[in-house]
Amino acid sequence: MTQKGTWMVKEGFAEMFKGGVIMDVTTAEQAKIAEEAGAVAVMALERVPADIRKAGGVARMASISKIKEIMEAVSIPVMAKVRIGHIAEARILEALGVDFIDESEVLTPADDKYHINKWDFKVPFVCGARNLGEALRRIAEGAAMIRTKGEAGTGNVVEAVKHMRTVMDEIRMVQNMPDEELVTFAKNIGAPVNLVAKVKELGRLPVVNFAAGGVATPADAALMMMLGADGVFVGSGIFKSKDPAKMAKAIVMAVTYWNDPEMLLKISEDIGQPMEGLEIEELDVKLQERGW
Ligand SMILES: O=C(CO)[C@H](O)[C@H](O)COP(=O)(O)O
Repeated sequence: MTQKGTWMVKEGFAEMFKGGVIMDVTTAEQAKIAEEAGAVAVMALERVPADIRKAGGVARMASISKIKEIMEAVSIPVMAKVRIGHIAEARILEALGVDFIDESEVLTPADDKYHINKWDFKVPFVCGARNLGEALRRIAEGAAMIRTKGEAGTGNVVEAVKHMRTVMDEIRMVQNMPDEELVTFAKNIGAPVNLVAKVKELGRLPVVNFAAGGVATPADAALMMMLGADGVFVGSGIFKSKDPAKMAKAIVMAVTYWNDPEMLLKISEDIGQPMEGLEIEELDVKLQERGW
């Protein structure tokens, strides 16, 4: 019997992306570049985060025609973003038949208190997190995949590193915690105790955890894998670089060969000019602060 939208299917689908790169794309042409480079999925959106930053204003779910154009162009899974808490955008994307929904801080939040109850949907969701508590709250709401937030659109990997290190540190802490401390720890990080206990049992998050936000070179992508990411999301780092096709392939290779310095050297030799980066201290808006 075919089962659609069960937890096992959603979580298992996310598992299939492990060791891969998911690329933000804004056109059918970019989607084809991503597919040819070996992306495991694409994320359809109106603008990459660096351009969302520049444009300002309210960033919403991409237009349906844009998402359709991308879905028709490639055979790999297509993800698309909705605003935090925007149940209607999510219902529309589910009706459209996208493969995954990203409830993303990169778009302007629609609800200043609540995320979507993702259990209500058959389509799986990925959500951003900066620490274990945030990750487990999203999983409690039904997210089948987590990505650390980083600071999208900056080409600066420092926040992605901070968030991945924080999550991994907290997981190590939980692993070494006596059971009698779990309830108080769960209260302090604002996470359900059953999920904290699950983290202790598994020694990892109960769903896959990708890195995102600010990855701009093959070395950045390899670094995130070294820190324990299951895979990497890249947006601006590819399509704001001088040679997106080359950069896309190099980042895919780097995620595969993250533990092989000789290969990383070869991969990094001829990648063209990476995107320009931004200092975090100089940002007017920190996208990572959206979501709670
Ligand atoms: O929100 C995302 C993940 O779903 C973006 O794809 C990701 O954060 C892109 O960031 P950047 O443009 O810095 O690579």
